[in-house]
Amino acid sequence: MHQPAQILPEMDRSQPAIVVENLQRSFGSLQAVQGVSFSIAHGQVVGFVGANGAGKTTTMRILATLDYPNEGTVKIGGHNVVHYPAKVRRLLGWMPDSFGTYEHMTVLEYLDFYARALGYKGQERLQRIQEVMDFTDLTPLADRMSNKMSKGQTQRLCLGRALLHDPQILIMDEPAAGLDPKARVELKQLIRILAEEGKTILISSHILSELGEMCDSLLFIDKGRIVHHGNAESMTQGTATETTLVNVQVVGEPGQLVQWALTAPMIEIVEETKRGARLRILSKDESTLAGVLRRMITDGLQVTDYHREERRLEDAFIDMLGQIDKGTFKGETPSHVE
Ligand SMILES: Nc1ncnc2c1ncn2[C@@H]1O[C@H](COP(=O)(O)OP(=O)(O)OP(=O)(O)O)[C@@H](O)[C@H]1O
Repeated sequence: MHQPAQILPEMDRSQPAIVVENLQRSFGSLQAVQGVSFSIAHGQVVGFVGANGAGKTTTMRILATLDYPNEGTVKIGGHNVVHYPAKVRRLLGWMPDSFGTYEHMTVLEYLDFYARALGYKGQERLQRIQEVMDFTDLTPLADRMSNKMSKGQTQRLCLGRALLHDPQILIMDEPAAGLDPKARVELKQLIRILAEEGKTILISSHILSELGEMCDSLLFIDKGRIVHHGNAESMTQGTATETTLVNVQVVGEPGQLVQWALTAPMIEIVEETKRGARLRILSKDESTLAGVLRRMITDGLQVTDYHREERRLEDAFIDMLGQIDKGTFKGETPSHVE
């Protein structure tokens, strides 16, 4: 991709794309980030996962040079974010979780404004804007007022803005939040293409199953600390227990099944569903599983479906937090992922 000389990124490829060491950030007495360390190799797509208030946005804002740490260092492309913020900004595309659009500005004018701010001039600027609009499928909306678009279109504009200077590293804070399923798929496809181009991407989300598909590894943060960094398999294996998840459907009200499960031995209710419940049976033994089904039927439940489920990433995450609290978590927490 052709770029003006003044914004050519300088990147030290002998170091990982992102290195975070002992990052700490407090707001008054609240320790939002408490000694976070991780590194991300070039070309990796890493999901950043954690509950509300876990410290994701605070960490990402420091990476994006928008806030300062109290302690610790962050290097992006080999450059310290506190000492060399201008260099870091040239290497980095930042997509915040909330996106302010301007009134009375079309999509084209909006991108043109940022392209000028980045130093693009003349024909080169027009060409770069066109490339970004084509990539994000915004060309048909070039003349649309930027504050009169759907959430999905707005997110694509926000991504387009972040991509104007063709950054090698992208940091995306909850880009899929509030998108309908179609817009989510479209955004996912764009992220996949960027990943194929070799960009390094750190992306936060609550939708764990989607992140699992899209990311090379997942970085889990809880109460300002990294609790796990690994791929989706290592996560589900690390929290594996001697239990089986079964999805049960019954005729009529699921309440009857839930009442039954509350008093049944060796069974925990994971969640109630529209036609039944997801249950955790505290055994992996096949005859025990068959025995549970037999008991349901002899106790009068009209079971229409009873099947084992793969452990979902969400369940593994919740189990992991419980195991960490009890000090029984067996998974590894590698900080560097190739
Ligand atoms: N500027 C601020 N002043 C005071 N407290 C803050 C500030 N920014 C964040 N916090 C607090 O720091 C903690 C971490 O917030 P952060 O936004 O990083 O979490 P998060 O993981 O991104 O959560 P969410 O998924 O809800 O966006 C929260 O308790 C939050 O209330």
